[in-house]
Amino acid sequence: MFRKIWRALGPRFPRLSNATRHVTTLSLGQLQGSRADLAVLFIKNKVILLGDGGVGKSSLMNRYVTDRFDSQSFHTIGVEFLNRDLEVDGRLVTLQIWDTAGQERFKSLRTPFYRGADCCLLTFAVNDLQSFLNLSCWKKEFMFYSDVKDPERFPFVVLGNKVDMEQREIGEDEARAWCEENGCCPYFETSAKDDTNVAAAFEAAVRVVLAAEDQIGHALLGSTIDLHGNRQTSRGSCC
Ligand SMILES: Nc1nc2c(ncn2[C@@H]2O[C@H](COP(=O)(O)OP(=O)(O)OP(=O)(O)O)[C@@H](O)[C@H]2O)c(=O)[nH]1
Ligand SMILES: [Mg+2]
Repeated sequence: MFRKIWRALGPRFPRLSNATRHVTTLSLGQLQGSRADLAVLFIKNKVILLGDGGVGKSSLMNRYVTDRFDSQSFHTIGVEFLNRDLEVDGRLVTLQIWDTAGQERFKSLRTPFYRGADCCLLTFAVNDLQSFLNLSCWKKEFMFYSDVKDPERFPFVVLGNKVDMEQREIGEDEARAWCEENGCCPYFETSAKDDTNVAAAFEAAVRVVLAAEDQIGHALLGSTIDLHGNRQTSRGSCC
């Protein structure tokens, strides 16, 4: 169904981004009219959680998808993923959340899964200063292995988790300043334990992806762009 419709629209609509778009119940007849009216009813986005071991990545994913919290969770080995359907600003999205192992010894198991991500959730714990200091390293690791075409515009969201805990090692202002200096990415103070800002953080990730896709979409509709632009070849060293 989707392929047939896509072919009917012709090459003017190459895949706009990594996210797979499924136009489901529209008949071909309904798709006539301006291309800009193409109602995308069903978008699949892949987001990936990165951050030091123990900061709460798995707990955040499980809180968001199953609404459960386990105070004795085990370290993730490799990667796991869960899907959740949601509606954001009138658009139906299947959010595929990839949870990765934060421990260094599992690096080779997680890095192959960075490709194809539409957004990266950089996660630290507000009671763990080192996990905050390591954010830059996680961002570099993601860029090194994900092979994104436009690193400057790739969407990141930063999560400062465990805000339910008394003692903090990083202040909110300090965390927000890091986000400002590193691409003005959205910042959320979360707690998987008491469900603070968890849904807001994942929905923000969907919004930044949809906004980036709309930008590409408008560029495609408005003018031709070179889809075969040179890939960023400058590969810095990873941490
Ligand atoms: N107080 C509190 N504890 C949390 C929170 N989120 C996670 N934890 C606890 O922190 C520990 C580690 O949580 P995980 O979700 O396993 O951490 P992770 O980032 O997935 O760790 P790796 O899988 O090793 O990368 C567990 O004991 C959780 O119960 C939170 O928001 N508040
Ligand atoms: Mg985990």
